[in-house]
Amino acid sequence: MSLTESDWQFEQQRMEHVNDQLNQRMEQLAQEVGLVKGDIGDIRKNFWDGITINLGNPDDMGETFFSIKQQADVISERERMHKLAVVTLDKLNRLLHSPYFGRIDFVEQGTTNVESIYLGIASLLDADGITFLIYDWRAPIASLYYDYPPGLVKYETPDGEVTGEMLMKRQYMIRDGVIELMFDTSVTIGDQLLQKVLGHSSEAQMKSIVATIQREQNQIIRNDRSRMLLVQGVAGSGKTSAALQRVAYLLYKHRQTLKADQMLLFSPNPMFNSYVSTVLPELGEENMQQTTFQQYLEYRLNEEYQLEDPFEQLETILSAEENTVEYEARLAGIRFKSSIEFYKVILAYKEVLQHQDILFKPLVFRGRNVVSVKRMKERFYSYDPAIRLANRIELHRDWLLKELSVFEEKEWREAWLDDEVQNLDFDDLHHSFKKLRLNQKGKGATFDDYDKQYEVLARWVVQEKLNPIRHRIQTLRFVDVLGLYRQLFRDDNALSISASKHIQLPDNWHDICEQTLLRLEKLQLSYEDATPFLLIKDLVHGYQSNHSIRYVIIDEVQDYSAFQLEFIKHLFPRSKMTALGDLNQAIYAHASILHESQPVMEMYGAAQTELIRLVNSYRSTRQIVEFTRGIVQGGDQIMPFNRPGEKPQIIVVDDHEQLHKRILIDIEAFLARGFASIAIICKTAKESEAAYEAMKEQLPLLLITKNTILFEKGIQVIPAYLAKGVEFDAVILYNGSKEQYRRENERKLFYTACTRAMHELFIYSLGELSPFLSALNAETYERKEYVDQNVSR
Ligand SMILES: Nc1ncnc2c1ncn2[C@@H]1O[C@H](COP(=O)(O)OP(=O)(O)OP(=O)(O)O)[C@@H](O)[C@H]1O
Repeated sequence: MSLTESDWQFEQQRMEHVNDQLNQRMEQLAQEVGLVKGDIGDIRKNFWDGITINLGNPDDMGETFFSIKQQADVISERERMHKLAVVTLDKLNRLLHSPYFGRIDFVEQGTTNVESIYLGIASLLDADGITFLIYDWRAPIASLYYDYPPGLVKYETPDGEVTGEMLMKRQYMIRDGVIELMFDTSVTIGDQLLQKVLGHSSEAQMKSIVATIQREQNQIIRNDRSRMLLVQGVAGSGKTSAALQRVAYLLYKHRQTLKADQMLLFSPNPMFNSYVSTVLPELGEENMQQTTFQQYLEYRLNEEYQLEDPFEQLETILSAEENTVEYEARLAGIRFKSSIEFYKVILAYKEVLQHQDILFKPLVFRGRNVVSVKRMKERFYSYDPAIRLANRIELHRDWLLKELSVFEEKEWREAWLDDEVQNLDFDDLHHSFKKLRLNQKGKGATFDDYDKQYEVLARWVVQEKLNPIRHRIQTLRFVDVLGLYRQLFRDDNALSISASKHIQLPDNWHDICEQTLLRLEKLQLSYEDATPFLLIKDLVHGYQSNHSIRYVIIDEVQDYSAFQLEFIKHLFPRSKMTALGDLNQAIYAHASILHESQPVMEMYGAAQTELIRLVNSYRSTRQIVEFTRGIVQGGDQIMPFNRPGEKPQIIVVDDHEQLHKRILIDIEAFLARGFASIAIICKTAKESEAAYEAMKEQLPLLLITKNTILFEKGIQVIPAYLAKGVEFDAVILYNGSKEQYRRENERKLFYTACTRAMHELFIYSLGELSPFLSALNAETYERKEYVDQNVSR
């Protein structure tokens, strides 16, 4: 329905009223902020003026303390008010720019009153303090906007369901207080606005999608029932966007009890954090905590072991020689160690350790045992077997500390101490004396008496020398966790455990064991070994659970193993999970948890799990989606959003010289079209580096490595696996040749790379095309020949 002149007039007038209100409110608040700030300064300056210090007797002291506390409370209350006012001011400022994006006219069933609900990123009341000029998009009633076209509708509130009729739905695009675009729509969210939003050149960072959230995305955002919400969505379907909006929604819904630091996002790489960092602040919320699983592993393990990261693992597999015993063992090892079956093997192994085979590290001092490993073992298995392993280790720790004290006492009389005491320097003497005074509370002991002095110094020396061992005991490092993990791959241990649990080990288990032991010998922890190793550590030491996190969001969940997910579940026992992934982008060598058997669905059981599928792809033009969906199995299920563009181009070149020449020309053209983010996507880090080196003189390139933490606009040279989750105006696939992409396990990596393109996709091939390309429907791309052209730079 087209809008009339009077509609425009009405809306423009209302807009002006809202603007006036916003300006007034901001002026008022700005004054208040200034006043409160001044107040705080004054109170701080005159803090002591109103306080009489009187410490004469307990009553006076109490009164003094009370008046100091009162003053301090006044300051902290003012500071809280100041902070709140600054946050509100910031919100109003954002509203001033674009106060609302939608309106629905709604009549609740059983009434005749038509309410016009305007939706924006925050709510705003009129001067009367009652009438809502703008509703927050997260308010229960706002759900109608995303879920229904005009007609009969309903929405959930904390007090139950409300039904009624939506008479009208209007969308706006407002910039700096001016309505640029406005139309009524008869669908959920009109394509017109989406077209406009998606057609823009990308801003380096991700944007909020609040004005155009799609119905199925709204289901993800507002779902607060299930313990596990699993979202399976195709590339570019808005999984990450929906996840971030969901964080904002939950922070609003539970604003009395939930803080941003109680939510944790596991992201695919460190750069991703920077890519998404602007969305929540754009919505007026603080960012949740963010980490990568690798960062967590490093935090727990890096000090002692050489830890492989997932990218190294992937590069090793991608560049390994196929069909060798080593390659097959590595692949089979990765698959098995990533499975729930292996998790079960380790749990069963823990049962074994309850009765036998625990390993301790010797506690040796000057070549002598503080406690022999044999005694440690005997003692350990003398505890009540009903006590949990981790609790028994704690008992053991306490016992060892006592044994250490006995050992220490004997050590005071040892001859080696003479030399040590004679050689003490001034600092040592000073320390030991201070300690003595402290221990004896300053009474009695002096250094006047030689024997006394020797005894004190000797005790001090022994204590200092034994401190590292004491520390090892306190931190439970007397348990040989690495040995325990190694033991699992030795002497058919896993074989007997798995047989008892009816778990099938891989056929080449022997090769896997050999390979694993070899690496562990060198203190190398492969990516696939890191989490199992950590599980054993936690079973022995007790889980390092985090009880404060309430929501965990795992993006790119297809890249996690079932083992890792089970481990994460234990890490956050009080948390609800949101897992978002795309089976077609599962690039790692372990079997994907999103496969038919669906380990992720089984984690919390069917009753506590909900699955939402997203099949519409918004990122890329229709032409790019029609092309990329041919690369993967079942791609015909992927629905492009109807945003037109050029077909992807495939260009075969003879050599690197031709390749680089053409890339320079393409990039010039992209820049001329105003594209702000362009990616040259390579297969590996090595290829990225070579491409960067070859072209860096001619172009201002950014080389992205696994250590890059900042996502910036510009021309990025990036390995495909680091481009996960992010997007670019234009993508140049550096070399899509048969030489580079031919193995089946490279298909998804190739697909992931191609689906990063929003507006343009160019694929180069040095020689013969990858079979993933040659098998595609030729209608979906333009095959271009190489033509020598001059580069203008
Ligand atoms: N409802 C929407 N309104 C506007 N833009 C949207 C909407 N949904 C998704 N988009 C846009 O589509 C692009 C892809 O979204 P996003 O990165 O969240 O998808 P994804 O499913 O996580 O992708 P991938 O799995 O390929 O990394 C982004 O530019 C996002 O802003």
